[in-house]
Amino acid sequence: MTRHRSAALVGNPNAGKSALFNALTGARQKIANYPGVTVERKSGRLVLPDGQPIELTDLPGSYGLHATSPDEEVTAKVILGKHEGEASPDVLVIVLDASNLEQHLVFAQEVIALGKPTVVALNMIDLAERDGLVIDPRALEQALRVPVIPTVAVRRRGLAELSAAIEAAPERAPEPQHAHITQTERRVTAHAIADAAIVSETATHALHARLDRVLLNPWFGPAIFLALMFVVFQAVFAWADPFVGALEDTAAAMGNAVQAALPESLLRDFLVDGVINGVGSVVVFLPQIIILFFFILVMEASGYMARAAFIMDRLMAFVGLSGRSFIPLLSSFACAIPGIMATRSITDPKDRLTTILIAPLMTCSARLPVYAVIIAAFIPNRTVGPGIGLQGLVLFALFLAGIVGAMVVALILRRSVTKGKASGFIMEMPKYQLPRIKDLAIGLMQRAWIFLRRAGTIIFTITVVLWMLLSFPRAGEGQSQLEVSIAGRIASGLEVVVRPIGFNHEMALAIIPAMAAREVAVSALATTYAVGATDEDAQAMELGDRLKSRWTLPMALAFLAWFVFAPQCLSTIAVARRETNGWKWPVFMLAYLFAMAYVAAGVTYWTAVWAGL
Ligand SMILES: Nc1nc2c(ncn2[C@@H]2O[C@H](COP(=O)(O)OP(=O)(O)OP(=O)(O)O)[C@@H](O)[C@H]2O)c(=O)[nH]1
Ligand SMILES: [Mg+2]
Repeated sequence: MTRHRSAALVGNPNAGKSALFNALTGARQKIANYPGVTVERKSGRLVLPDGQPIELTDLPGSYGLHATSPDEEVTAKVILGKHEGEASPDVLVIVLDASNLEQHLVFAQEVIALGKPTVVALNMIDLAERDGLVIDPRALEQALRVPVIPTVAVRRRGLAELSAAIEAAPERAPEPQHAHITQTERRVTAHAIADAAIVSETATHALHARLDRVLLNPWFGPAIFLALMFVVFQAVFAWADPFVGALEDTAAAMGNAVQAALPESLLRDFLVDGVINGVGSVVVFLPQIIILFFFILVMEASGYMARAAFIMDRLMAFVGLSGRSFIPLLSSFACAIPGIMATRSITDPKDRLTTILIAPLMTCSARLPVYAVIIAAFIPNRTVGPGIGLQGLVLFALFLAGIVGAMVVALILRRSVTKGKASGFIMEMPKYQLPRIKDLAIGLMQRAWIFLRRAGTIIFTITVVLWMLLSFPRAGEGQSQLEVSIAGRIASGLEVVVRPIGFNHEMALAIIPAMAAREVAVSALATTYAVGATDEDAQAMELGDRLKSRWTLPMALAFLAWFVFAPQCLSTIAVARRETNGWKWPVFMLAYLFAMAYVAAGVTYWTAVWAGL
């Protein structure tokens, strides 16, 4: 028997490939309860029972070897060994959703017919049991003529057996006639195989079917979705408040301690103004980030997200997109980068391009600190109805403004530069599941870590550079440090451009470094005002109080409007370049977003001034 060196997980989307991959290799790949989560292949190390390590690859879900979307293409290339400089995997591990057997057997047959050493992981056995399905793995094995191992990836059941089967997978010969079998024939066979393997079936879907009838109802569905979103943003403010307050106090106490401990020096200024005031002003928003992701992760794991995509389909079709765009757009609420990558599961190239172009309009989580600091400073913390906080309402409105903006842009693009017909919606509805606490905890820790790592690296670096540009050259007697500094002079140049939309010197200064990472807008303002503060008293002030004393309400609103539309970070532009293979579309994206941001900020400012706010 030849030794195997590599194996790959293949199967339909949402079969649990990544969950199995994580369980087998100890990786932390993203899993979520909707199709199209994995869009890139990812390898890890699996140690077989004989102690031999092999390379295991997690692949994007696919419906067939004749790929129709960029992510499916990756899968087909890897399986067929057409990936540059790479041999095809020695063993193919087909992952089947046991609760959705018939459907998953179609692609499985195509893979088995290749004749490579193959093992089937009959995954989600627990869900099948829950739904009253009893499956006979031996019958399945006989029909498919490859080993079948029942597994429950998320409970680590069947892993040892699966590893042993991978190790022992025998060589096979390709089935000679496989090229002549049509997809329809495979469907007929799949039906027969499933029929033979399913020992008994009792209908216990009643509750879920009833849930779907409500959640997918054309009237209730959208209403429930909107209500849910509304609750999320209320919670982001209401629940986080005490935690953010405590963190702010800690940061202030640290600043005071350093201030008291060190003699007056450039080093002290650097630590207090640059590090604690600057980076600290961003880190305090960690609780809000965690609350936002708590809701997103619960909706993802439960299977609700796919329902939300379904009910948004009509709206998407109206603006010329397919429901497939929904998941990428939704991912963009975390960050536009994974969002843009997720568009690889969109089949139609123009559909995909449009989705890439509007993804930056979804409010990424990096914008949350910017919104939060300004809302906390300028929007009174009071209720406007039973349980409806005004601050949460404004936050909701800002997210909504981004979404509405995106839909308007999509509508225009689909009638001009990316002209084309909307393609229909073909996403499968995943099974409802109760989110597992452990998965949730891991997901939240990952998000918290990403946020803190950003604060410690990119945000820290830019804030330090900005502090230096603000601190040199040193101002002489009677001069203002802000005016004299390099950064101050650059900002004065830009101020000419942004004055018509109500921005002052410090706002002009903040929007440039924010191109590197949105949160930097907050640390930049904090550092700028700290450096600019003349007396010791003012130095201890919190950012919100400083903003309140320097900005008018129309200015604050204009700044918010700017951040709803302004182009996201440079990394987003870079990813857009990679995914569209050129500079044309990223430049277009940059231009239209700047134009929109400028107009939106201006209109907001002058409307607010006119309204006497
Ligand atoms: N109950 C149960 N849930 C599972 C099992 N395996 C995976 N899941 C869940 O099913 C969902 C999909 O799992 P993923 O691992 O993301 O599926 P995938 O095949 O990688 O999907 P794509 O990347 O979209 O192709 C997640 O919510 C998992 O938590 C299982 O054996 N039992
Ligand atoms: Mg996956």
